[in-house]
Amino acid sequence: AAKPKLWYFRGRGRMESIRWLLAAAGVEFEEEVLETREQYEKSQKDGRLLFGQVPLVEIDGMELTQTRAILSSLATKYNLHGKDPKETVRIDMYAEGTLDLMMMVALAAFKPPEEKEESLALVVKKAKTQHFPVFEKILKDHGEDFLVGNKFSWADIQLLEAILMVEELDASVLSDFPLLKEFKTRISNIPTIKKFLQPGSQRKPPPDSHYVEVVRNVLQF
Ligand SMILES: CCCCC[C@H]1O[C@@H](O)C[C@@H]1SC[C@H](NC(=O)CC[C@H](N)C(=O)O)C(=O)NCC(=O)O
Repeated sequence: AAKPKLWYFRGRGRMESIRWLLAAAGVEFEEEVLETREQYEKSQKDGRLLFGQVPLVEIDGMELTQTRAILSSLATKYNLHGKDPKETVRIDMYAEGTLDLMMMVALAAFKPPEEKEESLALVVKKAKTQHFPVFEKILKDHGEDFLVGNKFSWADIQLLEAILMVEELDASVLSDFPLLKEFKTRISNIPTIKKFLQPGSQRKPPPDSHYVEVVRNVLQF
């Protein structure tokens, strides 16, 4: 079968969690880089973007948009969702919690310097006081290697991505969370993730001013 094709800017944004999920599932994917207004307008004219938005993922002959719908569908397709509806809703809840944090980081890139600093400081504060204590308690109460059931799932991938993203802002953010530290090591050593964390993988760097400029230019906002 053809490899999934991802259509997005050369940056993390809303696509990075999709890259993580596919990589963790050991699924090779191609990327079409969106960098000009013309490309974007053509995709609009061609009716490829349901609501005129990216991320776009071409897979199994479908053109999928809406990040959460894509993530949920891929998690199911690659057996990274729960074994039953009760596990699946837990996985969705945990994943959504990490997306709340990561979207704050993504959008902060578009703010003026002082506001951006303030937003990123708030992300670290929320991670330390709101999100990470929850995940630490889940790991403690659950007593397994993974967040849900005793199987690796989409929720574990999202949490690792979020931990690494917040550590980029404050390297000591896990100092009060010993179980999250162990979790980070354990999940980072899963072979497919270990490979994705190596230089040269399709993982994208933190947003920089060039990336912000391209997004603003393409989307004209
Ligand atoms: C670091 C960069 C991440 C932030 C930038 C992204 O967040 C958005 O602010 C812009 C981009 S993503 C690009 C943006 N996509 C979305 O907003 C998708 C939202 C949708 N609900 C989803 O979850 O996929 C876009 O195509 N907008 C065109 C426009 O709505 O007419």
